[in-house]
Amino acid sequence: MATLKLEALTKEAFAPFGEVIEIAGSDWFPINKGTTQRYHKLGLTDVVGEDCQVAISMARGDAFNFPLEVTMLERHPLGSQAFIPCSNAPFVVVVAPNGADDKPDESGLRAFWVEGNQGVNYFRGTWHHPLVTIGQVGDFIVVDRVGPGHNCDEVDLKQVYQLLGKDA
Ligand SMILES: NC(=O)N[C@@H](O)C(=O)O
Ligand code: NI
Repeated sequence: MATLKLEALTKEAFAPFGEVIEIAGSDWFPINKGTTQRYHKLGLTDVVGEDCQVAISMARGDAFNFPLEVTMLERHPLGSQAFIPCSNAPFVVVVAPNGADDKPDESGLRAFWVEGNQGVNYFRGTWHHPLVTIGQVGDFIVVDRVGPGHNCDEVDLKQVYQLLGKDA
């Protein structure tokens, strides 16, 4: 069984897979007569296909604990997908580039520890693991595509990958 090391989530490290939605380190400008800081366009939605829309939903993720096993990834070919914590729960993100066989390139698997004040916006078609909230039930705002068409490819990985802990 292979082990994946958890990386800290940064805009730069996550850039091939999506955008990081966070206030820390992000540019802002004042609005509302200076009473509000607007952190503008931290991510962009990307949806394709007939009759589709971008929807704002919420998700309540079960509490998971280490060690974790990663056995599959999914992707949404028709739309981006954002998870933004609204109960300060940390979570784990696992992503992979697409391979020549149009499946996850497991040699490029990356795992990230995501703080409860960070969100992610997966680019359309990015291979990622479903939501894994750590240590507590977590509520998230989800921004993704709704509409007709097949928008979730799931693939079992060639082997099981273990996540041992935040600093393991
Ligand atoms: N299906 C859904 O809303 N969530 C998954 O796509 C996921 O990435 O957790
Ligand atoms: Ni998803």
